[in-house]
Amino acid sequence: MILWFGKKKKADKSGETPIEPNPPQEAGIEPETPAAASEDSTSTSVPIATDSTPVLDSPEAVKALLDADKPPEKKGLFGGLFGGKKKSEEDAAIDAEIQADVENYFKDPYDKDAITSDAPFRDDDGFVPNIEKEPASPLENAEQIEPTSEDTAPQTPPLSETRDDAQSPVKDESENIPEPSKTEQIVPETDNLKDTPVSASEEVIEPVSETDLEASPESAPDTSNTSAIDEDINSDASDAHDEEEDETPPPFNQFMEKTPEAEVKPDTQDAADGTEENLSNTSTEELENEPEVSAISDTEADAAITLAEDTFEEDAPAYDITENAADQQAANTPEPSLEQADTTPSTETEQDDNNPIAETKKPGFFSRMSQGLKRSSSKLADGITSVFTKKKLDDDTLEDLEDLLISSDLGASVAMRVCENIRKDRFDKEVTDEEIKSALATEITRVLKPREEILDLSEGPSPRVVLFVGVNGSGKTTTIGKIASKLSAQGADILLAAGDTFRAAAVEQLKVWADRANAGFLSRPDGADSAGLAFDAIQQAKRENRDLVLIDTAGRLQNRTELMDELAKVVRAIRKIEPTAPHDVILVLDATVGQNALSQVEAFKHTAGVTGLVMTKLDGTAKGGVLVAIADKHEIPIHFVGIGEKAEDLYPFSAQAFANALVGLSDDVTGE
Ligand SMILES: Nc1nc2c(ncn2[C@@H]2O[C@H](COP(=O)(O)OP(=O)(O)OP(=O)(O)O)[C@@H](O)[C@H]2O)c(=O)[nH]1
Repeated sequence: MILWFGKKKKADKSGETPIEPNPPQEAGIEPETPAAASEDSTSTSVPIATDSTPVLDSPEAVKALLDADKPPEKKGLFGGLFGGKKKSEEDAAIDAEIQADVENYFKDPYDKDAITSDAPFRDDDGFVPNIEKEPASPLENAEQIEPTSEDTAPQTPPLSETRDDAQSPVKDESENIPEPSKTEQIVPETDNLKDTPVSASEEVIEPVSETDLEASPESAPDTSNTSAIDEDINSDASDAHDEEEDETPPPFNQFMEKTPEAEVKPDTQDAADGTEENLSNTSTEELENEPEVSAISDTEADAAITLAEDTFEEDAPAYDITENAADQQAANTPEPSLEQADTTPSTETEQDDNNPIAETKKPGFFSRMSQGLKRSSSKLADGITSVFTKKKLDDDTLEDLEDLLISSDLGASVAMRVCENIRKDRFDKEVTDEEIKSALATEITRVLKPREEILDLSEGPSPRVVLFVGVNGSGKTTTIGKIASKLSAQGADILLAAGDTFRAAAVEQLKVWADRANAGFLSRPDGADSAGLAFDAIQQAKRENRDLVLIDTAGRLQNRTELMDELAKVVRAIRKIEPTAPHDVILVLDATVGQNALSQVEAFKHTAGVTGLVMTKLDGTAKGGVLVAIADKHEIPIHFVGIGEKAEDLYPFSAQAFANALVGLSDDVTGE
């Protein structure tokens, strides 16, 4: 059995087992060995510790380090996206052509005639086919969607906010934030943090304030620079999302509305507060007690893990995400309201014990996956049924099948290969739709299987640093919250870092998830430098002996060079304090954007060294097939899929289950 998070690894804290770092392999973010860091540091006169960790003994030292390895100046959009590699003059003309293509692409991604060169956003086959019939991704519909008054109504407020954020963020939003919440989020003065006990090995590292790691001028969000294209993209993206999302407001808004301070139990408040609010007013004595309050005791954690193991081993079906205690608990109990947020993981596990999975009417993993992927599967399954009911497999039907697969976002190359393989086996034979679905599921599984990789966060160094990146509104904050809920229930000692400093609501949102998961929480005022926050988060996690640091980042469209540069800076800042970190860079993709997800993977891979993918909102779109296209094109593990907004709606990715659900194979075919 694989637990997402095994036994607590406190013993590892003294002697960390170094793991292979996961540095970006692409241009722009060169992997930095400690030695490389040393060279850097030497050239900027920054003192070096004997273990090759730079001694960041002053704000100037930190800033000097960051400045020292800024990437070379970017030239043009393409250069910015892909890390600012210096190009020869001969390439200049090609770059200009590509840049024009990129701009054309964002005006109308399906207008292949407008694209004249091998632009980076095209698929394997050289273009994105113009076959989409239903309202497509936000970017795809940039020119077509006229927002109706209903669209503009705040049906899905977070998404609308998110899109707005991409353009102008900080000051406008700050006006909407209730004053008490804002003050709550303020990070303690670093002077006060000095009072917190630290281990001898950490003493060389002084807390660094926001200004120490302040954004370079070019990386600050420049709202004035927003191009007309971006405005179209952003506003239409919001509209398109509104069309695709469920009409009910997202749960986060619901529970945010019920968030009176009085409802938060004092002890839970304290636990979360340990890393963020009121520290400046807290005595040293209270600070010393804080880790005990916020962390789950070893006994409780071990009990939770044991219960999880016992329960799972009795009943675990092949692809059941409930292989961990958190999932069993989450699947069997309704989404907790904020009033229930202070329920500790150990209590939850006891509830789980009283309500074993075998006694519930909870549908199996496949059923839930099928339900989640219903919109994608019905498009595909209905199409197959209409093409293949008692027909011979001939050239015409194969062509129809290929069109169907392409229009279901599987990508042209996958569609061609699948049809070719089906042709080999069944050409000129009578075939039923079920046979075709089954053959299709097999082919899709073949593409997806190599990307199936459960993220076992119990491995590796402590703290393990996981950075979440993605475009606006893709589901980063929600995914972090879901993962934190599950891992906390298994005994992990987690710090959530609210690095989305552009969207105040994201900070509040993460805080609620942190409270619910009984995890630590660190945030900064609106508009603060997210690189500095990431730096402080790791420092704090080390000091507090945390197992995991999950860092949220602001959403950024992959074509916004300055925001992508800022993300690269976050990664660099993290490496300054922990050269092997971030150990995981998770790109959160919103399935509703369809083919645009491919270019997101491309851009974030180059900028932040993505190590794994999560695809969310598969429940709200017919475009789930795009995950197959991504798996075919990019050798990046797929860790989770999100098929809903609640904590239990995040599933470890299973190639077989996903393929079966996507083609709409009935339960009896899969044996469920
Ligand atoms: N239906 C559905 N909604 C989801 C899923 N994951 C996230 N959401 C919703 O998507 C919306 C945006 O999610 P967030 O987590 O705020 O997205 P984000 O990437 O952090 O947004 P930014 O910080 O603005 O970039 C919220 O309303 C979530 O509840 C999912 O798997 N299914």
